[in-house]
Amino acid sequence: MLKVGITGGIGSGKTTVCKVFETLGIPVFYADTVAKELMVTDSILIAGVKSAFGAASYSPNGILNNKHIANIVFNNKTELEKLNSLVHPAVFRAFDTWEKEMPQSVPYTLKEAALLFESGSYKMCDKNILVTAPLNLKLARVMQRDGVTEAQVQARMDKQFTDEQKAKMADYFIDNTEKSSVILQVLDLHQQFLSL
Ligand SMILES: CC(C)(COP(=O)(O)OP(=O)(O)OC[C@H]1O[C@@H](n2cnc3c(N)ncnc32)[C@H](O)[C@@H]1O)[C@@H](O)C(=O)NCCC(=O)NCCS
Ligand SMILES: Nc1ncnc2c1ncn2[C@@H]1O[C@H](COP(=O)(O)OP(=O)(O)OP(=O)(O)O)[C@@H](O)[C@H]1O
Repeated sequence: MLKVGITGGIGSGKTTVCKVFETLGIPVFYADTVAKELMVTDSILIAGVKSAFGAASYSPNGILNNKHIANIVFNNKTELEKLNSLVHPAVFRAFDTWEKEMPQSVPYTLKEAALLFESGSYKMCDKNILVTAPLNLKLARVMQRDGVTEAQVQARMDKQFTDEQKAKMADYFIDNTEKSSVILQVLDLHQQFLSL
């Protein structure tokens, strides 16, 4: 079955775009959501995170201390690589299992991941889409959505490939400046994937 990867910088709107594909009946694997679930359910991962970032990484009842980990990893490249090397293999395994369970009637699947290119997981997809939006719009969207400062969003952007780097690895592009034009772009790609 055709596997399509979809990514975009923080605030580009990749999740929003995926919701449009879902309305067309396309199953979407949300890698970032699965990663978050695994962070609190996968015992090997939990042990690795505690050992790398300290017992303060979880509350006594097992809730992830996002702020603690974000403070460490988004301010230190080595620490971020450590986190990624713990999380990514677990997410790859979860995607494989999910994909294998898809019924034959599904025409193609989407894998949405913030770090599709950075993690190398785009190589496991047949085609890859990059969602783009102007920088100022991305900053404003995330500041509004998460109630964070511009500097905090910028710190995460700096840890991701630039759109220019990602564009070299992408097969298709969706410009998510306006919602109305996104729907038409998704319909167009959907038709193309059905005929591949
Ligand atoms: C580091 C953590 C605790 C920060 O939590 P927080 O609630 O502050 O952020 P959240 O998870 O909502 O992420 C928001 C956005 O930040 C960016 N981001 C998150 N993790 C990363 C990363 N490892 N590298 C670069 N950017 C990242 C993405 O654009 C993401 O969509 C959290 O992201 C986490 O548990 N990360 C491990 C799983 C993971 O790597 N997920 C992302 C890639 S699969
Ligand atoms: N075309 C659009 N018009 C208006 N608002 C939008 C549009 N696209 C996305 N948004 C809003 O911008 C915010 C970021 O979008 P979304 O969560 O889809 O981005 P993302 O790329 O998945 O971000 P992240 O990397 O942080 O997970 C959301 O609050 C969303 O509702």
